[in-house]
Amino acid sequence: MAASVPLLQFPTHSLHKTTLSRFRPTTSPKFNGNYGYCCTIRCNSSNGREPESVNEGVKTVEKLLEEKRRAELSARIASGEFTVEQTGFPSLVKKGLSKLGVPKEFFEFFSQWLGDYPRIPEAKGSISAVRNEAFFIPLYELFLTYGGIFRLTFGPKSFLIVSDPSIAKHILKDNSKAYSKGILAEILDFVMGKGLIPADGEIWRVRRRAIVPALHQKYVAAMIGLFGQATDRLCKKLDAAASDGEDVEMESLFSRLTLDIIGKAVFNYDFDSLTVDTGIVEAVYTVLREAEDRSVAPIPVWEIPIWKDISPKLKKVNAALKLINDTLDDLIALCKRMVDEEELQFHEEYMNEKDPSILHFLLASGDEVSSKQLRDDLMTMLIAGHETSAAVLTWTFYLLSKEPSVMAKLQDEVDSVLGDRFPTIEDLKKLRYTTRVINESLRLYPQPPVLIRRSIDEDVLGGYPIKRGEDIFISVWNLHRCPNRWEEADKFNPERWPLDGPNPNETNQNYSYLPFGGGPRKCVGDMFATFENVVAVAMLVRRFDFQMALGAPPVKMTTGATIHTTEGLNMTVTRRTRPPVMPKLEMATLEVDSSVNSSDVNSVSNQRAEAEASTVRS
Ligand code: HEM
Repeated sequence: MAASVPLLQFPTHSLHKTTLSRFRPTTSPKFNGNYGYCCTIRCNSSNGREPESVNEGVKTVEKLLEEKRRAELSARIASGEFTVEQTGFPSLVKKGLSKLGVPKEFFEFFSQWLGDYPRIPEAKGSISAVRNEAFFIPLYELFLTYGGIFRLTFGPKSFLIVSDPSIAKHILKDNSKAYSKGILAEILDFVMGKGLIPADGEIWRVRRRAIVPALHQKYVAAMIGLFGQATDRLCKKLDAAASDGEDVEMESLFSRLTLDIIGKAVFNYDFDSLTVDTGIVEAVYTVLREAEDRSVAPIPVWEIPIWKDISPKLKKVNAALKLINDTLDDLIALCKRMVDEEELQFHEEYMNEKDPSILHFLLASGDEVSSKQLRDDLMTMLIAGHETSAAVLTWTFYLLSKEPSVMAKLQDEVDSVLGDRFPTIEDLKKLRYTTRVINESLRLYPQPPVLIRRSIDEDVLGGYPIKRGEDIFISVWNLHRCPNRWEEADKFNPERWPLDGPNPNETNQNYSYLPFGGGPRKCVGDMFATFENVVAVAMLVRRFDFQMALGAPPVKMTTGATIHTTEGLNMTVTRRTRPPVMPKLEMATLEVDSSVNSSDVNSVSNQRAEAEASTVRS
């Protein structure tokens, strides 16, 4: 198995920094020396918000730097540094005829006559060109030059880069059977085995049919209480930091928040990682870090027989995996006992109030599955639902810190809708602007930024015939930032999504926006994640103002499975003076309002229903 993806190799060193940052203390002493750039911003701030003029200044400098970087890369692309010359007799003849001024139509006729089919535009990768950058950034520049589909060659490896909505739709939905998860399945095998994300074919079909019903509407609605409780724990932590005058590293806190949520939601386990660093929490991060490292490693060293047994790092990973698997086995056994003892009848919206987890649903449904497969599925959901949501929250708060006017509007909505309560499902219907903020954050920072596929059949993409075995990256980043599709594509502008319009998704945006993928392999946790993010954002901005910390390093991107920051998201958190009342610690109960019928809430679940319909058809 050649699991390495050289293209992804550049950010490795930064990944270490990022993942290590998760083990840093989650608060850091407030910066109080060096009165640099950030300090000026803070000193001039008023009422928890930065004055427009200072913010505009920062934005202008950042924009200029970004434009300079882009211009340099574009110039290098334009110089032909990345262009692969098409060779062979037909190309030579075509070039010669072109120089003589022969019309294009003649070439096409000539090409077909020679049996020379259109060839996908080709670029070659250069490690030095993209060093220190998240790999999807240079792919964006190349997309602007080479178009919606091109081949990128790195030494012996080549990838098709897709940034065209209709080609993405073809691969993900219309002809999804002709594609597998390819490299992704190879990289994730050690941790997810045949879990739902990497699985293909019959195993995937069977497991998807078993798992999707577990995330029924009543379950997701019940999770809102859990999201509130977990976010409240984070609020307490931030409250303490605000009192002590300590800055906080929000990326690691969001990672812990979403780990705590997904542990309870998937297998009723309280990691309590916001409070303590237990062995199991460290084990989860060891495994996650390994998955990220493997996705960027130049050589699959973990496959070398002797190395496998002697490498201290791999030993640690194996020990972590064993601890997680043992814990999962215990949880499965415990849950089986609960199911055996309960008298509840299983039905479509079955849910045990004491343990509403997905695991409980699966066992109660009589799902006949091996314990290895069950563990693979649980592990898959743990990872899928943890990293993605943490990244969404991280980048949402980063974006909000740069757009005080959006933050102000958001806080106004939350103040008027939530008042002095934990969010309920009724509130979620009304938190429309908050939802638009998340929609827009997911447009600018899609998690993951690329979807990976491999062709298992011959196909035609964008008019170009492709063979079996092509590795394909669908760049959601490029689709979401395409300058021809989006007005001011790089601007964080939640207003682009009308409040009274439908919840944006891949169907109503014709595959130019696909935050949760599309087709039969669309995310099963879309509604769960949307509610989770809305609850967390609403509760946090209701109680606190967030600013970039003084002297914080510039926020740069790097990639693992999702987009991380290179050095954390260091923020200063201050208690809001408005609203004056702290929320009562009164919990939303697990009772579910079955009359959920807001267009937003419904459209999120309709998205799922649509994807499921196509799953059943496929
Ligand atoms: C904001 C948070 C989330 C985002 C942005 C997200 C995004 C995605 C995307 C883009 C895919 C499609 C991958 C592909 O086509 O290759 C996907 C698949 C998946 N997601 Fe999510 N996800 C999120 C949260 C969750 C949660 C909370 C869960 C579980 C409760 C989950 C479980 C899954 C699973 C199991 C799949 C694989 C589905 C299949 O292949 O049939 N995700 N997710």
